[in-house]
Amino acid sequence: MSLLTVSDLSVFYGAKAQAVERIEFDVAERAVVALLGANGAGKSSSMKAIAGLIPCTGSVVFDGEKLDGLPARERVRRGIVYVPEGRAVVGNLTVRENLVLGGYQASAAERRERMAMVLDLFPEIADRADGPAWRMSGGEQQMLAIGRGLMAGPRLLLLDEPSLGLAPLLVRRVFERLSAIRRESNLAIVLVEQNLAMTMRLSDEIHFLRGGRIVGHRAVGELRDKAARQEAIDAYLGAAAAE
Ligand SMILES: Nc1ncnc2c1ncn2[C@@H]1O[C@H](COP(=O)(O)OP(=O)(O)OP(=O)(O)O)[C@@H](O)[C@H]1O
Repeated sequence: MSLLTVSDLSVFYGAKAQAVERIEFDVAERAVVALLGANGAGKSSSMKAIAGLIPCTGSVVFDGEKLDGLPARERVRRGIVYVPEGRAVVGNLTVRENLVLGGYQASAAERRERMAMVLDLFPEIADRADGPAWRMSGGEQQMLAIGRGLMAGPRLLLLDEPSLGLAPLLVRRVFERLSAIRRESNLAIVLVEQNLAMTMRLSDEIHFLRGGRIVGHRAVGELRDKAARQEAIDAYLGAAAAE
């Protein structure tokens, strides 16, 4: 059984502005599924709709139950956690306080256990746990944002462009940590990205988005060959695709 099934999902901003048009995809337990597309393709809108942060039409089924109309905090309680793009850490709180915020629905014991797990996973932020979040580099803030998501004890992490605005070396470090999370937990992930090379390192399958629609789909194994990768880029992403 799929952990997440998205069917016929559309998002409108106002009567005429349709950001997402009838997209459909499944995420199996422990799978990493990527939504890849250029700016404005509808990636973030899709994620926010699944997280219950913006209205949508269509259906989202999680763990066998329809989520229609369920508020975002109830979806978090069930295990769907959204890590927004742009990191969005609270700069004047400490790293530890930011993490505590992520676990606000957890018991004290769960919070302690998850805090230890997150600090173990991200030594870069553990060293500075009692310092203010604004002092962290972009990559460290991204790790903190992911760590804060993990504090909620997700079964499905919705990761919105973790590479955004980061230098290539930091992108690699963030993705290494995400691969470790993948290995060490039973999390499923929906990853939004523009960067094909990094996406391939983490994902099992990729849906290509353009103009609010899914225009193509590939298992990552089908893209190992350079010619096949180029063909997908030409067909679905265009010259802007970062390799
Ligand atoms: N709050 C909003 N109000 C009106 N239109 C919006 C709003 N948010 C997004 N849009 C529009 O919806 C479309 C999809 O935007 P969305 O942010 O989902 O794309 P994206 O693929 O995540 O882009 P990016 O990679 O730049 O974040 C765009 O045309 C965008 O201008």
